Amino acid sequence: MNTKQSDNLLKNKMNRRQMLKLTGAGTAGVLIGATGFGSVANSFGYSIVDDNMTATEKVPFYGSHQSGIVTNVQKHIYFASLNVIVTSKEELKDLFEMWTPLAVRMMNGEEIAEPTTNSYVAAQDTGEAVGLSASNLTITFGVGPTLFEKSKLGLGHLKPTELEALPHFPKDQLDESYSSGDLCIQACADDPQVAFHAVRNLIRSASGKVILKWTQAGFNSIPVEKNKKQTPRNLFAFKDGTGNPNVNDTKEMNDVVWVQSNESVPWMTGGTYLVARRIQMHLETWDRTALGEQEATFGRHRDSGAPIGKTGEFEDMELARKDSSGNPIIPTTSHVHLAKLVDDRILRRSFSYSSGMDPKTGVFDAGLLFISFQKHPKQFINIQNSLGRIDKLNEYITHRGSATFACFPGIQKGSFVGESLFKA
Ligand SMILES: C=CC1=C(C)c2cc3[nH]c(cc4nc(cc5[nH]c(cc1n2)c(C)c5CCC(=O)O)C(CCC(=O)O)=C4C)c(C)c3C=C
Ligand SMILES: [Fe+2]
Repeated sequence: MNTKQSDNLLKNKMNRRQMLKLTGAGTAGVLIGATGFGSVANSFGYSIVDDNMTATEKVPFYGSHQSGIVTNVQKHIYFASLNVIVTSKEELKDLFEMWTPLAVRMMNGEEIAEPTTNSYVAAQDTGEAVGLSASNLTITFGVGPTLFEKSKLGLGHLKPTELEALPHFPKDQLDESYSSGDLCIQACADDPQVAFHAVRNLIRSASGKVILKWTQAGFNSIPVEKNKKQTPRNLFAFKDGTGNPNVNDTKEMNDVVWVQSNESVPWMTGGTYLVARRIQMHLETWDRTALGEQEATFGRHRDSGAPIGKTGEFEDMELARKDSSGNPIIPTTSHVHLAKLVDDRILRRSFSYSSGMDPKTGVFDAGLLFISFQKHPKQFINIQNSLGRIDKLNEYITHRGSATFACFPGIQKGSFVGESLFKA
């Protein structure tokens, strides 16, 4: 369902029959609220729930910044982009207030409500995470540019100027079914069912208030050597994340990721901008490519992840190095060379995806759910423009989806997700 359809839906106050017709017709969006479980939300009374730091594999919910950004990357993601169908700022605020204790409970490894003993009513929690640990679940919330265009919400004056749909890039082949959205929920966990359960229960509890725009599941396999997590490999078998800034270095994170006061609208201080790109990777073409050409594409060796001509993954790249004939050792059109040409930096937190096949061509629909965090979307834009038409990697990838979201600052106990926006 696109924005126009969901706006029409609001105007016409769609009835249940129309809902079923829409969802049954295979449209991209799926209407939430046809289940009649609206009571899930009402029974919480928006109670304050604390982090249970004694829970196993638990990431704190409360803090100066939201979780799932500088948190060590987990093995799985379930990413959801939503459109809102609420018609007032108050209703939207209520939604985030209601979501807050649910998110804390799930990040504690708990059900969203005490289990029911009444066999005549539907359980409040959908139940598929019962018995599983918190699995390092993180839930990150953001708002997209289209949210501020909904005049009934009255948020237009609070929109950060930098929160815009990304510009068109030369090789983009974007599909609206994997693009944009009013809100995003990024759930990451070391168990795929825990990540899915989190999004499912947040959506279900928001009955009649939001509709799904697009979703994407993804995965990372993280090798462990001598108790130390190694850089995961993408579906082209290259280590992906080596050149990232150090998430444990507060200064670096303040420089690259976290919006500082006076750098954006006040409600974004301590927040960050999320860029999501659904990038198909043409595995069949890649697998026919010689190893040397693959390495020249990235500017790094495949197995070690080291810069070409070096042996250690984290050795300095030294773009100016030349061979005995005076040619650059790192090809000037290689992905990493071009990414490093600009001064801008971003924090990449991507996941591979494999979503069946393209029925038209019979090839895998697989690739990278590229996610980056930066204090201003221009950091991503400048790097993408540097990659431009000349990145050797272009031959093997196609950008199919694009979205940008402003992720709220962290939540303090007693407060709720997005409070800075709703109280601005
Ligand atoms: C505009 C930003 C970027 C997009 C889009 C992007 C897509 C993309 N990247 C890989 C694989 C690798 N990327 C690597 C490094 C790297 N990539 C970007 C940016 C984008 N990549 C940056 C900023 C960097 C780091 C540059 C540096 O300073 O060192 C690497 C090398 C290892 C690493 O550093 O992670 C790989 C491999 C794919 C497959 C892809 C699209 C599908
Ligand atoms: Fe890259």
